[in-house]
Amino acid sequence: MPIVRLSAVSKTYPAPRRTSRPLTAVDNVTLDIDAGDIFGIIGYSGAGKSTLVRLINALEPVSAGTVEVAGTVISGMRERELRQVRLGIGMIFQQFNLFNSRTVAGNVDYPLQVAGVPAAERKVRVAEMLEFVGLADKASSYPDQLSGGQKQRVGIARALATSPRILLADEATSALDPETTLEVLALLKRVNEEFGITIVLITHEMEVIKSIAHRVAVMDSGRVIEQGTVFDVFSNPQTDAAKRFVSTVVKAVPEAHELAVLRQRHPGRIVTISFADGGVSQSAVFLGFAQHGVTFELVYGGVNDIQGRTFGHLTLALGGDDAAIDRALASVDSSLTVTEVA
Ligand SMILES: Nc1ncnc2c1ncn2[C@@H]1O[C@H](COP(=O)(O)OP(=O)(O)OP(=O)(O)O)[C@@H](O)[C@H]1O
Repeated sequence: MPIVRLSAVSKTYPAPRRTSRPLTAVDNVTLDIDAGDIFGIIGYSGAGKSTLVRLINALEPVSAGTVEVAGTVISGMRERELRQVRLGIGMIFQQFNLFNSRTVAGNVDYPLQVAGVPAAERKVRVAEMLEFVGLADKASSYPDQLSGGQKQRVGIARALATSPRILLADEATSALDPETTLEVLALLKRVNEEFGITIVLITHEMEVIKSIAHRVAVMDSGRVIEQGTVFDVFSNPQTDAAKRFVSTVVKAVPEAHELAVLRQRHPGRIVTISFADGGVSQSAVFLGFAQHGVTFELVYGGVNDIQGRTFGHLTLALGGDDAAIDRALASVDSSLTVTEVA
């Protein structure tokens, strides 16, 4: 059951000057986000990701289409009703957006105050949330006394204080170093698993999607050009943009310049064999090569683990006479993709 459903949603901003054209930041997007998922939205700068997020929490009205949250159509709702909807949606940001004049506890308390929660209840909830994010000892500190990772953990505690069902994370790890990024991603995973909160993860980093998302949508020029499970998109990307993103974290087929280097070292035939989870094993392929008297050396590629499922692209330099190599390649199970790369 989708907790967020976008049907043919578009957002067009008016032309900034009389001479220029209106800008369609989100273009006819149809997307279902299932309750309990970590749903990644990836795209280059300007692809429309942040605009899409602002449409999900109704910070901006859509130009066309409908947005449904938890079964209720929110596009077209009045401001008063929207305030209620927004209480069920938490948000964290790249620059954390904490109040510097408030303590850590004061920051987490803020949305509870706005929601009119009684003081005694708020105190318990703030302590609970700070405990959850591992910052109980920083309750009286101020944001500028914290590291980036700690600030984001405060952001997460604040976003979760009112027990939302959805957490929108807009480039939440983009300002953090790689190690802190992993810590914050691990915390988001706990948020999803322990509280069952649906997370919409906006990012331009495929590594972020790879580490915690279940499903992913690829955005380009305002449109969703590809979507699916993280395993499917990573192991078999369809569009050029998705292929480019995947290539940042998966070593697949060597690029032309890499191939030129390989060629110098290995003048013989070179093939890439792609393996998918649950299919034919590598050892079956290598045994077949040996039986045909073909030698092989692994020269490029690797095996990837995504959510406990593996796939890989192995590029091999083959040795032996041509006819034997032809026979060996013909013997490879037809479920595997074999590409002669040179
Ligand atoms: N309020 C606005 N008024 C006019 N144009 C806007 C507005 N907000 C966004 N845009 C334009 O819409 C397009 C999509 O922007 P958006 O911020 O959604 O992309 P993004 O994928 O989130 O990129 P980034 O990661 O750089 O924020 C851009 O061309 C941007 O200039």
